[in-house]
Amino acid sequence: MAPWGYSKENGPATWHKDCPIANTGVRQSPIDLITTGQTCAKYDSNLKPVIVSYPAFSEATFLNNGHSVQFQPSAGNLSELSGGPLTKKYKFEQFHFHWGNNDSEGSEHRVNGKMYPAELHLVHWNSESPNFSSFQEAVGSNDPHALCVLGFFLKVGAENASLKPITDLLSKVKNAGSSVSFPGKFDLKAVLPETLTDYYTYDGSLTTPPLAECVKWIVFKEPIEVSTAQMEAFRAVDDGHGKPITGNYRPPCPLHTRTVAASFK
Ligand SMILES: NS(=O)(=O)c1ccc(S(=O)(=O)c2ccccc2)s1
Ligand SMILES: [Zn+2]
Repeated sequence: MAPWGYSKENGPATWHKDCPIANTGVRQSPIDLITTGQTCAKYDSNLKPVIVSYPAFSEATFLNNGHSVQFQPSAGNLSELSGGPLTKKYKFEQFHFHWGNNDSEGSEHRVNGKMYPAELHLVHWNSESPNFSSFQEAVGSNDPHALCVLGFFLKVGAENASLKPITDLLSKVKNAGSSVSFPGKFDLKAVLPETLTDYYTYDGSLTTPPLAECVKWIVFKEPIEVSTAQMEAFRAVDDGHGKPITGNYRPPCPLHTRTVAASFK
């Protein structure tokens, strides 16, 4: 079976062949975040602001893995996540993006059916579990909250100076499988909105194979602005078959018996 991707031949509708959980799972991601009506997100006044401690990264690899671009700090990064719906402290592992080939599609999560042009995922693993002590072990652990992924929508507007070091690097990893060591320091905190108070949260999965159902999802209401030029830079990244990655987003999955909590009214 050709490795998975987002084309007709190897895209989300085919993933069940290697990952049956794609069709049998009851907590798959992404989902459509509905804000009104029956199955809508329910306000939970107990949900606290999310707390991130992201000292600027000094050493990292920026990689085009053929289905996304990923920023991964070298070992020893001290970035941590806590608060929000979490009861434990999580360690930062990597961030990556999902995008479309026009501004009306690209995000994985949707809000009342609306897609944003892109979505940023900050991947973390539970560093206080007695069952595992590394990211790789966390992923293989079957723990329902082994990972926590923070999702931020991207929308087109002003240029995002904090993300410019990343979007300027995209042309350097145009070819799938290519990677560069990130030059200098990168301040991820500066990319995020100041206040991390308004978000949706629910139990879900990885949105790419192996689609493991081990993720506490936290998707923020407030989008991050990037310029058209910055969006275009993502659309020039190749998928390994000489074509640009034309939409590396999985369609929304059934909610089943899950509920989505909102930290805001
Ligand atoms: N889009 S997403 O945030 O849900 C996501 C998909 C894959 C990852 S992973 O690279 O952490 C990973 C985790 C386990 C196995 C392989 C990769 S994170
Ligand atoms: Zn992702």
